[in-house]
Order: sequence, then structure tokens, then C-alpha cells
Amino acid sequence: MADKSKFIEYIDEALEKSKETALSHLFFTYQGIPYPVTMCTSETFQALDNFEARSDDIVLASYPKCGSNWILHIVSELIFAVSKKKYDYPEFPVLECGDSEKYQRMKQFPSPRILATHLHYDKLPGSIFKNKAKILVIFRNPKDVAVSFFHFHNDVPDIPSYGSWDEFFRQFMKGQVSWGSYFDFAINWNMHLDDENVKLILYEDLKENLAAGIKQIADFFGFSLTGEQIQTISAQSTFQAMQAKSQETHGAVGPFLFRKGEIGDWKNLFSETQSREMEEKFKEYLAGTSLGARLKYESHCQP
Ligand SMILES: Nc1ncnc2c1ncn2[C@@H]1O[C@H](COP(=O)(O)OS(=O)(=O)O)[C@@H](OP(=O)(O)O)[C@H]1O
Repeated sequence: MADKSKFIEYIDEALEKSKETALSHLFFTYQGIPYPVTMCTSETFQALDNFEARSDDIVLASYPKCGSNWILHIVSELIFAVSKKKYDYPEFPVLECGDSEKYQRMKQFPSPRILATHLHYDKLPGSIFKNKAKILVIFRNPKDVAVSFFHFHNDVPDIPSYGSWDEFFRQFMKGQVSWGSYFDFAINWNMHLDDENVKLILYEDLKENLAAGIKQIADFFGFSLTGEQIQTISAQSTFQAMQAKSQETHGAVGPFLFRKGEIGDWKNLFSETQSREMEEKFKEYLAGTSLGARLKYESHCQP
């Protein structure tokens, strides 16, 4: 992948801040959503209101732990395949993270710019819609998301840990975690998945057929690649390939971020009661919705 020194620099700074931050002080709330103080500030959110998106920006929207680093890698490889130029990360790619001056600096960046984000649909800057940037939305089943999220907190030495999985589960179900509730994020997006310039991709589908998923992503963003190029990117984007390079691409946090990369790891942590609670919540929020059907809960989340 591209030279990610800025990327790693930013992650290292966030980890450094995390060392001094207790879990009880990790979150601040902005417009009703909790964000980690180690990565987000209200000044940056205010500056984001005036961010000027371009029509050829590539927006990658996901709730945390749905595979955004995977898609970032795939998209930067697609750009490389068609332009022969390595996609450079002059800023940390998550739009809402960083200092409030970053949007000024981003004005100088060449197109296409990749904008990853965990923001809920209604918190995205209006210029993304006004200027018709394409948005790829990545979803993953809520049980594996919760488990991945919990491990990230409790495995990375410098990130505040939860007392137990049960404690994390309670907070996750209440939406008292970074970037708020999975379910609010999902119902918000559910209403926009068929909008012009929006495409949904599932972590589980990508896992089951990586080459087909990469082809869909390439087609959506208008990148024309040969079958051989798709196969090459596919081989470089497996979990094993990305995990092997994770220290180089993401620094100290890499091996924790690329942890297991499987479907169904929830079976190692969820109790029967927690499974029932999750199913109730899923039904309450997503039963009968288009996203609810597309997430294939019965295949990926039922014991
Ligand atoms: N190539 C590939 N194949 C399969 N799975 C992959 C891949 N790359 C990342 N991952 C898994 O995605 C999980 C991390 O998600 P995110 O990148 O969205 O995390 S973050 O919110 O940006 O911190 C995290 O999931 P878990 O392993 O279950 O914790 C990663 O392992």
C-alpha cells in the first residue's frame, strides 16, 4: 500500500492520548453521539460542516469494525491499478478524525480523494450529497461487530479496556460506544441504500467471494480492470495477506486491528441470553427492512 507514514503517525498519536485516558473519560458527545476524545474534537466537527466534497471523492461509510480498513486497501489498490500511481495518504483517511485544519489542507489533494467515515448518514457533510460523491457503505453482522469492537478495546494495550465482555455488551446494546449505536447507524442508512450514488457491500459477502466483491466495487466507482488485475488485488486483500503486512501499514496497532477476520467469531463470546437480546433488538430495528434482509441475520447470527 501507499506510504502511510502520516496514517501511522496519527494512529500513534491517538494511542499515546489513549494511555492517559480512563474508560470513564473516553467519550464526549457531539450532536447526541458519543465519540472518542482521543480521535475526535468538537472543533473538527464544526469545521467539517464547511468541508467541500468533490464529485469524484470516494466515500467509504461504515460503522466501526465492519471492515473499513479492508475496503480502504481494496480501493487504493484499484486506484493504483488504473493510474499506476500509489494512493498517498497525506492525512488520516477517516474524515471526522484529526485537527480542524485538515479540511483546508485537503483542498490541495489531487483527485480522487478517499474519505473513510464512521458518521451516521445524517451527520455527513451536505456537500457529499450536493456534489454527488459516490458512497460505498460497508455493513457487517452486529454480533461479529460487537466482538471485534470488544477485542480492540481489551487487546490493544494502550486503549481503555472494559471490565468484561458482559460489560462491553451492555454498553454496545445501549449505543454507549464510539460512534454510537450500530442500530441507529443501520436504520439511518437503511432509508438511503437505494439512493443514487450509494452502494451497499457486506463484509460477509466479500469474505465469501472476494474477487466478485472487488469487481462490484470497481464497477461502482467506474474503474475498468481486467480479470487478471482483479485476481491480483484479490490475492493482496485476503485477511492473511493484509495481516502479514499490518505492522508495516498500520504500525503497532496493526496486528490487533487485523485480528481474526472471520465470520461467526461471536460464538466464542455470546451467551444464549445475549443472543436472544441481540435478536430482539435486530427485529425491533430492522425486521421487514431492506437492510435487515440484506444482512442475512439468520445465516450469520443464528446459532
Ligand atoms: N482482509 C480482510 N479480510 C477479512 N477481515 C478483515 C480484513 N481486513 C480487516 N478485517 C477485519 O475487519 C475488522 C476491523 O474493521 P475496521 O477496519 O472497520 O476497524 S476500525 O473500525 O477501522 O477500527 C477486524 O475484524 P476482527 O478480526 O473480527 O476483529 C479485521 O480483522
